[in-house]
Amino acid sequence: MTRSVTVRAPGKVNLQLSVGPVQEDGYHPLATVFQAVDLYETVTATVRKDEQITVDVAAARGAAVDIGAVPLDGSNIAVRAAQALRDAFGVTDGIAVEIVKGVPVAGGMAGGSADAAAALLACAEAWDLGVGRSQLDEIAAELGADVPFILHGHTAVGLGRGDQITPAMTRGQFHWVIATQPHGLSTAEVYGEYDRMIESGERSAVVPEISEDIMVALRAGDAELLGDVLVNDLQPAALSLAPHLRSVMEQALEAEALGAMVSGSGPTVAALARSRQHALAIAAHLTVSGTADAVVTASGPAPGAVVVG
Ligand SMILES: C[C@@](CO)(OP(=O)(O)O)[C@H](O)COP(=O)(O)OP(=O)(O)OC[C@H]1O[C@@H](n2ccc(N)nc2=O)[C@H](O)[C@@H]1O
Ligand SMILES: Nc1ncnc2c1ncn2[C@@H]1O[C@H](COP(=O)(O)OP(=O)(O)O)[C@@H](O)[C@H]1O
Repeated sequence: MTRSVTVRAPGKVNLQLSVGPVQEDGYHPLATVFQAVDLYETVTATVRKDEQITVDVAAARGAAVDIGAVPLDGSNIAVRAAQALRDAFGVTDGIAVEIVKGVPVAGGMAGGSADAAAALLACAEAWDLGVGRSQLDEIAAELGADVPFILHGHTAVGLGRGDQITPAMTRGQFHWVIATQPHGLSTAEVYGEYDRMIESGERSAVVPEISEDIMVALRAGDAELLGDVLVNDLQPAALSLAPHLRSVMEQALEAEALGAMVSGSGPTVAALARSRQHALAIAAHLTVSGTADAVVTASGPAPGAVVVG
């Protein structure tokens, strides 16, 4: 019988994204707090008896994701994940990877990283490699800075490139409104714009440190406090490249969102609500405002990559 394994992995928002000056390796030191939210990528890995790694992509039902922007060749990060695992464990079989996307593409919510994390776990199970989570973590960090967090999910502090993960204590659920745009932003270009703003003196870089206010708000499950202390150092760079995002945040605040920010490198905007009902009200207001391509609600923390079938 052909072995087939399905894994689900979440998207994320960064509650804090503090960015230091670029290092010699081209990466930026981060102090970030990730929260996984219940928008999911679903990845099925089916063993092939030839040596090929193939990939197929579809949108999840009702999800506003631009699957046309996802590569179907060896540059797909799920294919890179399968290849990395095969290299590390000397696997000879191939694999067919099917991705069903529920996270915006190039939206600053780590959809590709979720595909990589899910593909790692699904392929490891399908090939029956008996791999431990710490081995997966190592390969995950080589694939992308966000991938180790997505494997673990929930809420976590990320240091280094964002790939050194420590779980954070939280209470209850936080309710989010996620507003997407028709076109994505390149993460590398947003970091590049951040560098330009530092060099030109428009902004100054700080030594990134985790915000105690955010930790207190999370431990208390206090959404009002959290809304006041959300911080994203990439936001000015994302706004410089996509100035219309400012009006999305303004509309969310007009609907009494507790806080609104660009998610990671953008252009998705995440707004924090008091409750699920309030999230639906903000979503309705944002939809009517016409400032976003699509608006959905989500809640976090959500679990990391997990086998579902
Ligand atoms: C900004 C963040 C915030 O969580 O995610 P997104 O919002 O894009 O999802 C991350 O730092 C993105 O993580 P990820 O998308 O996995 O990054 P990678 O694939 O490793 O790197 C893509 C590019 O981003 C830049 N990069 C990434 C991480 C980092 N600490 N410093 C960087 O300068 C580098 O230019 C790199 O070439
Ligand atoms: N499986 C994948 N899903 C989405 N994008 C992918 C994938 N593999 C490679 N990519 C490329 O990575 C880019 C960033 O993808 P994504 O992870 O969705 O965004 P972000 O880094 O903003 O969270 C895309 O524009 C696309 O070119």
